[in-house]
Amino acid sequence: MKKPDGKVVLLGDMNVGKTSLLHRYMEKRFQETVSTVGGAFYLKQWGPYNISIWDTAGREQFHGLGSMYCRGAAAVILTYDVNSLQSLTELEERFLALTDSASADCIFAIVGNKVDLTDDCTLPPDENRPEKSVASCSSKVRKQVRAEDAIALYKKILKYKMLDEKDVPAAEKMCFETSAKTGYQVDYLFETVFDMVVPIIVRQKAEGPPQTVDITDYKPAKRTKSGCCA
Ligand SMILES: Nc1nc2c(ncn2[C@@H]2O[C@H](COP(=O)(O)OP(=O)(O)OP(=O)(O)O)[C@@H](O)[C@H]2O)c(=O)[nH]1
Ligand SMILES: [Mg+2]
Repeated sequence: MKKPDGKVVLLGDMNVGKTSLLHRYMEKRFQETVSTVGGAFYLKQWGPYNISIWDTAGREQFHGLGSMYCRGAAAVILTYDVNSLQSLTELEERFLALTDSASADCIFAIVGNKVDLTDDCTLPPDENRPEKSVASCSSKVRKQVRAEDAIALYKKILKYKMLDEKDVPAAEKMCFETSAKTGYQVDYLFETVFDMVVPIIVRQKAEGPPQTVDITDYKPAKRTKSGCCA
């Protein structure tokens, strides 16, 4: 197997669509998923570099793994569901701290997925069922999370990381809205992130071997009433 040169990690609550976004980008299709157990990765060749893209589990039981997956990450894609304000709040409350182990110059993208379910009729047609996309607009719901909410979170992340807005990409550039179902903005998201991680990969390579995931540190969470580890 090729050795990855750099790492991009998807984080976010269960059910927001992390696995679906990655499938859509890598396999160009939308298919039914099962809730992720632990984590999995794809390798993407980007120019001369191999980038590993890690899909993590949003389920609480696997929370402890998150910071291991983030170790040395060149970019973290924080994903929420545009129809769930709670999923955006969780990014700040539960997932942001996991990124402490990422590279010091890690890029952050904030992604609101499932825009196809909202009443934003400017979306391109559903490629699987083009005839349905406009007709079904009226049955769609108003977005619960506004783009400004995501931008506000991006600014909080900069504060948390003690970064100056002048030294990082603008919030408007790093907040995306996507649909893994229709493919809306999915390529744009990943390709924007890949372009931005190249200089980080170059620096990491100059400084030494990339960090790897060490799952020997992982202690599974205790079983709870609401569920158990698979
Ligand atoms: N309508 C719509 N449904 C989506 C979209 N993305 C994902 N889904 C659905 O949302 C559900 C959860 O998707 P996953 O990709 O498994 O979510 P996840 O974030 O990987 O969840 P965990 O692995 O549990 O952390 C599935 O039923 C998907 O089919 C989208 O863009 N639009
Ligand atoms: Mg998943």
